[in-house]
Amino acid sequence: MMLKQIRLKEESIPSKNTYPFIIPALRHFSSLDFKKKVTFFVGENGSGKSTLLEAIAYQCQFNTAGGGRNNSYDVHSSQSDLGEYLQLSWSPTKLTNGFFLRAESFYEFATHIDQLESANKYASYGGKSLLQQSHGESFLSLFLHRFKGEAIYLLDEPEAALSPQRQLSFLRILHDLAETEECQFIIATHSPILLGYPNATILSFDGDQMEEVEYENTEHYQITKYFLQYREKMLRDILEEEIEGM
Ligand SMILES: Nc1ncnc2c1ncn2[C@@H]1O[C@H](COP(=O)(O)OP(=O)(O)OP(=O)(O)O)[C@@H](O)[C@H]1O
Repeated sequence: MMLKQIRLKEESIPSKNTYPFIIPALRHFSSLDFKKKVTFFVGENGSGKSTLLEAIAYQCQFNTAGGGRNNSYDVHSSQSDLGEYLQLSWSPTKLTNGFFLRAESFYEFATHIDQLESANKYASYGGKSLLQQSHGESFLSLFLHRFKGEAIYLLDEPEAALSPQRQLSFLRILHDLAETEECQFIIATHSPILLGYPNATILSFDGDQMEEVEYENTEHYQITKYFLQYREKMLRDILEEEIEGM
């Protein structure tokens, strides 16, 4: 089972002159086909990746503040302005299992788990409260213990808490879940390590249209490679550059 396509219900949009349709990549968006088990959203800060991911989560009936279908808790500003206008097509049937990871509100999610009455509430999180684990450990616990079976996982910057070594561990978990457990992943990321995952589609939000890019053509790859190769020159250029308006 897989999410095959998302489509914007243009006919239902009252005006394209307000958020989220003023975001360039979304203004011209009409539909998107998912061809692989792993899709990455990349693009500059503010290019609309989280907005689209959150809208997909809304249509999956996941808590848009983060969590799955059964995680009901409130966080200020967790509604989706795009969700109403998105139509999801599944093949052959809809996936109902899954999770929306939002690094920014993970603390609220962890608190929500702590407040559950169930005796085995930590079983899916490594056996102890997520708040008693480090930020990175808690992410890894989630990936290792909660993520399984046929499911769709929507992850917004999962690298936020992960060291480079743990990002490599995450790649292995991603591989096992996508290849063995038939899980689908849509991941917004700025990590050149995560983007290196083979057999993924990388979609750039940087232009007026979302478009597929090769790993080596992403800014993440190019800037990181250049920085590591020519660190001293690059630092000289950046640190000595005149800043406009100063
Ligand atoms: N509720 C909102 N109302 C108005 N504008 C918003 C709202 N939420 C986000 N925006 C704006 O929409 C744009 C896209 O935001 P979004 O969070 O989707 O970007 P992003 O690509 O995920 O960025 P980042 O890489 O920094 O996480 C930004 O300019 C942001 O300021």
